Amino acid sequence: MTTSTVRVRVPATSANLGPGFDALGLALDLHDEIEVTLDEPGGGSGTGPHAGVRISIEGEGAGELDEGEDHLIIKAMRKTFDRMGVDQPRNIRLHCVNRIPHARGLGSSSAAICAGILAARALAAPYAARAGPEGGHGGATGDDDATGGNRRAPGAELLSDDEVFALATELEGHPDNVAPCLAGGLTIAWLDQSGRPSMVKLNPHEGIRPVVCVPRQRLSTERARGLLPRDVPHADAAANAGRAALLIAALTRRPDSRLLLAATEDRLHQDYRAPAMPQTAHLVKTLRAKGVPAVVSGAGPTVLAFTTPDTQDLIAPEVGNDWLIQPLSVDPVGSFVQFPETR
Ligand SMILES: Nc1ncnc2c1ncn2[C@@H]1O[C@H](COP(=O)(O)OP(=O)(O)O)[C@@H](O)[C@H]1O
Ligand SMILES: N[C@@H](CCOP(=O)(O)O)C(=O)O
Repeated sequence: MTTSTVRVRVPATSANLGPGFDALGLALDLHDEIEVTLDEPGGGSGTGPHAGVRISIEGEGAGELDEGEDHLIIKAMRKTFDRMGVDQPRNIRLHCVNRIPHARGLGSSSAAICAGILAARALAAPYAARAGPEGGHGGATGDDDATGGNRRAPGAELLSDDEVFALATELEGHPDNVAPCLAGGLTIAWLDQSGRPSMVKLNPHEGIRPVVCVPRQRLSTERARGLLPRDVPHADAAANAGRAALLIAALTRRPDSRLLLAATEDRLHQDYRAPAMPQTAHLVKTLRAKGVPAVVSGAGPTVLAFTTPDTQDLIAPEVGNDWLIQPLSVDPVGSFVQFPETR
């Protein structure tokens, strides 16, 4: 029996950031960790029917999530082995430590998908490649740096970083969580005419202090996307384009509350989704009236606020017991892959 193990750490992400629907995203210092072990009888690569998947889960989703082939990480791994053209492993052991809340607008599904893809890619890498540079994604590495700066993560010869990004976007359905999850920091993601994603990574100003207010209530992204209209007024689209551009300036150069308040205005998604999360809509409105730049995180129902020293203390009095207030720093690194046996 040969055994190989990989560990992957993936961050929570907040997408949209107000006006940047399906484009902007921020990686947060809150992580899921997985450990995946492949046991191959006789050391073969293993073909034929999947002999077994064994899953253990700590934290969010324990006792709730599927513990077989329908687990999202296993599905992402299977898809990745197929995409790389390598045999499916026979025995997969997956241990998950889940800290990102599910269906709250903090990118848990994107994190699970990225973790599965990166684990599968790393496990398919030749053994000799495993002592190479750490880090799950060699994509964007600094300000104004588009994807493609491959620093040859293990398995990159089988599936490049750009292909990892494309596959994760295909599975997730939109690129704005996947980009910061892979690359860290603040990302702008977009799709070309054929649906292929690209990103630019930026480093937010160190004065930016994200705080998330997470409610008990869940709302699936699929349901929240179903509430959006097919068409929007031209004036609303124009307003969002200007605000999204301003937001990049505010988050990277001038993180003062007045500018951030204007820069986080949205007309494309938050109001349409409000009926599915009235408490979220109310909290966003109340915080903004007090001068705190607050938005719906991703598809909701979490609220994201960009605080500065003058607004930090304004949040707690407005938030009832049903919410968890979490100040989080920005994760500048993104996904991270490690082989315990090469340590
Ligand atoms: N770590 C995980 N392991 C397995 N499935 C997960 C994991 N994280 C998320 N999921 C799946 O994704 C769903 C949440 O996805 P989604 O509605 O897009 O919300 P969000 O990504 O904003 O948390 C969960 O209900 C679960 O089915
Ligand atoms: N742009 C997407 C973002 C969804 O983020 P999630 O964290 O809620 O999955 C959308 O608004 O639908």
